Amino acid sequence: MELSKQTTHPIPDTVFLEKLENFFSTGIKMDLPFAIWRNPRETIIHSTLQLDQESEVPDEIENAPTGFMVSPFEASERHESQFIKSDVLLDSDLNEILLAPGFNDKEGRYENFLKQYAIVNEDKRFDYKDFLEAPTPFKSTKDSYLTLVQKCKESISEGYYQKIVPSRREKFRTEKNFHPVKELIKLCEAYENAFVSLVYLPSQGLWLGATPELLISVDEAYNFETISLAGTQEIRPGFELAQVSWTQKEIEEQALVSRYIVNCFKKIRLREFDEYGPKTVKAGNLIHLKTTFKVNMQEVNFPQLGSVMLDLLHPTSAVCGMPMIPAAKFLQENEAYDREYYSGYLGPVKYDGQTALYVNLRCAKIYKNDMILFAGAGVTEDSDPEKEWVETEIKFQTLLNVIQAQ
Ligand SMILES: C=C(O[C@@H]1C=C(C(=O)O)C=C[C@H]1O)C(=O)O
Repeated sequence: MELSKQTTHPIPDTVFLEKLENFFSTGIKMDLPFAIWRNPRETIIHSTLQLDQESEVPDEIENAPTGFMVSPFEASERHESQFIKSDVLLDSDLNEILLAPGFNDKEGRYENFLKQYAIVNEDKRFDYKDFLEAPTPFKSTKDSYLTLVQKCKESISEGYYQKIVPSRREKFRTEKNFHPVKELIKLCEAYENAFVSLVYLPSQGLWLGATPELLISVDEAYNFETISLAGTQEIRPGFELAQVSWTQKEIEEQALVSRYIVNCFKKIRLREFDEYGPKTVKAGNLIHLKTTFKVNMQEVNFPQLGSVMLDLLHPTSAVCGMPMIPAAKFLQENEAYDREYYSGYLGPVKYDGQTALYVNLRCAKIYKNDMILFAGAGVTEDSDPEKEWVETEIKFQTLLNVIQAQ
């Protein structure tokens, strides 16, 4: 008997894709929080939806129910951390919509969801765009970014900071046949090492992304993991991973992020961690330097390590700067726009005993006929503003190379 050929990331079947699109449309129509995601190096597409709009953010991820966490770069009244409780589930493995075990549907919310799901399914004219807004106009020029990078450099050379990560955003028109779920599937196919997600939060909009950066993960066997990721080069034709070389500036920039993580371990007097790297890793159209840190939480008798490190790490010097508090203040005063959920973190909590939160990079906020992309670059004393600008451009390409946009 001939065995069917195994692919590393098979395309989900059309029946599932129809269900997923319908799940998405129902969530948008009912204005309920939901998330659709694919873990790095896995094939299953997961989705989860909460049947009401109340977000109860757990104090500690260890005590959280199953759900999906979304946090902004900086918590404020306008953008808070949100927890999407897993009331309704759909994944490409089981291929059917399920109500979470133990959910009591006495108010008929699930029944109503299924009713709306059936209506949307029949409605050939349903268009998610009818439920999204147009973005508020804004100006972002190359010159203003170059000036910002220059200001970062000056403040660094005055000795206040070692590193700052200024970012910017840019608006792109989405093409007529752009559909968030189809774009998500394309990103899954293109980037098997990325955490790919599509998240909708009522009043905070729709976010699509393919991030290479893990913030923290904790698995069933009490293994904790975090990474330091920095230094960026574009992959060019004929590129070979083994031949890559890094400049002193990039090596130091990434070492700063690693030092930041080690300092967080020191603060909690944790000495037993394993460190692997730095090594060069591929992230879509880019390569970065990455060091992995691992801790066995049972061996060090630290069951809350996940939530403790989450509090200490975010925002890391990969997306904010060093020292963290002054760098965050610098960005607040000089970046001149609201990052919202870009460079915050997001990911599944307690799914099959596993929590994995990723830094929300290489992401876009999706509007009616546009999307806004976000990207930043690590600036040190030796940065060249023009090169940092180019770096943000090529970071936009991670999504643009795959997504239909003009
Ligand atoms: C800030 C971003 O990326 C971060 C900054 C990097 C850098 O400065 O080289 C590399 C990877 C990420 O940690 C982004 O993608 O927007």
